[in-house]
Parts: sequence; C-alpha cells; structure tokens
Amino acid sequence: MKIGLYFGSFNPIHIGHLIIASHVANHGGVDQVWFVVSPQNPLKPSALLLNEHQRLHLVHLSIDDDPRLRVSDVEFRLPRPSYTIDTLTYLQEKYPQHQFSIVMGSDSFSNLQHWKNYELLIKHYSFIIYKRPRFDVTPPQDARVTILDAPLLELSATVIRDNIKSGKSIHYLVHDKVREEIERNHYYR
Ligand SMILES: Nc1ncnc2c1ncn2[C@@H]1O[C@H](COP(=O)(O)OP(=O)(O)OP(=O)(O)O)[C@@H](O)[C@H]1O
Ligand SMILES: O=C(O)c1ccc[n+]([C@@H]2O[C@H](COP(=O)([O-])O)[C@@H](O)[C@H]2O)c1
Repeated sequence: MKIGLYFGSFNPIHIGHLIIASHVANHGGVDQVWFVVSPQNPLKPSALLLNEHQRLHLVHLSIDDDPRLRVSDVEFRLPRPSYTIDTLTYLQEKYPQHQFSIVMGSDSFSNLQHWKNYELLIKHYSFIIYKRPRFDVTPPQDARVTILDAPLLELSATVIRDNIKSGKSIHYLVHDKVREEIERNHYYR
C-alpha cells in the first residue's frame, strides 16, 4: 500500500490537521494517511505537551472509523527526540510491503535543511506538500514531490490551548469527542 505519513505533536489534534489528512487521502495518490504522534519534536519545547498516550487517544477519537486514516505510536518506542529519518528507517524495515511518503506543509518543507539527515530524507522518500500561505515550494532537483492545493484553515494547537486556558470555547475547532475528552479530564487548564 501507499501510505502518507503525517508527523506531528498533535497537542491536541484539531480540524486543520483532519482537513489536510482527508485531502491527502483523497488527492495525494496514497491509500491511507497515518498520523504519527511524536512524543517530542526536536525543534519544539516539551513543557506544554500533554502525555503522548493522551494525545494518541485524542487522535483515535478524531478519526472515528474512517478507513483512509490510521494513527501510529511507533515513535513512542524510539529514542527521543523524534527524528523523522529514524522513524522512517524503522517503518520501512517493519513494513517492507508499504511505500511511505512524507506529508508536510510548505512551511515545514522550507525548513527541512534543519532536520536530521535531510539529504537522506530527500533521496529515499517522496513528499506530499500542501501549500501554506507565505511559503513557496521550490524542491531540490532530485526530490520527488507532489504539491497539493488543500483547503487551508488558520488554526493551530496553540490557539486551542490558549482558548482553554482563558476559558473560551473550542467548539468546532476540534472533533466533538476530542472536546468532550479534553473537558472531562481538564486538559490544558
Ligand atoms: N491549520 C493547519 N493547517 C495545515 N497544517 C497544519 C495546521 N496546523 C498545523 N499544521 C501542520 O501539521 C503538522 C503537525 O502539527 P503540530 O502537531 O505541530 O500542530 P500545530 O497546530 O502546528 O501545533 P502548535 O500550535 O502546538 O505548534 C505540522 O507540520 C504543522 O505545520
Ligand atoms: O527529524 C527532524 O530533524 C525533525 C525536525 C523537526 C520536526 N520533525 C518532526 O516533524 C513533525 C512536525 O513538526 P512541526 O515542527 O512541523 O510541528 C514532528 O513530528 C517532528 O518530530 C522532525
């Protein structure tokens, strides 16, 4: 199968993430999109992170039983912080029958030179890039890149966390089941 891997902290997962995953599953030439929950992004502070098992559960709640979408906890068992090249090497060994592509926004792609072994990532894997405002995609010559015009939503997990902290609603910004779970457990207060 062709799998698009969508890496992130998902702290928490919001509808911006879900719109992208659904669009990639529909138009990105893959059979499935897997959300890969990173316990610790190498380029982000860990202080505000909800426990990774709780973040994973929120992703499960979001994707319901959509057969196009899956969630992976593979990085929970790998060294931290989570370097994407290491995760991909592991996944390719574990699932030799699958072909993996990396799903990312043009903002992240334009920052790729700061990632571990980024030349290897470009050499060995294809990319599905969705355009984000202010970031043009100019892939290196040897890169295998599909560029998508996905519907865009100016939303981030930071906005969700800030809303919760200041007592504002997160209705419509996350899946209802995610909102209920966050409220029941008093996450991000
Ligand atoms: N609204 C959005 N539309 C499209 N892509 C998004 C959106 N929000 C986040 N992404 C992308 O999804 C991936 C995973 O997101 P991540 O878990 O870092 O969430 P985030 O909303 O950017 O979080 P935070 O606000 O905590 O930094 C990243 O590549 C990020 O750029
Ligand atoms: O491998 C790296 O060097 C690397 C550097 C930055 C980010 N990543 C991964 O990219 C994913 C999304 O990161 P971000 O910063 O776009 O939210 C997250 O899962 C990180 O672990 C990976």
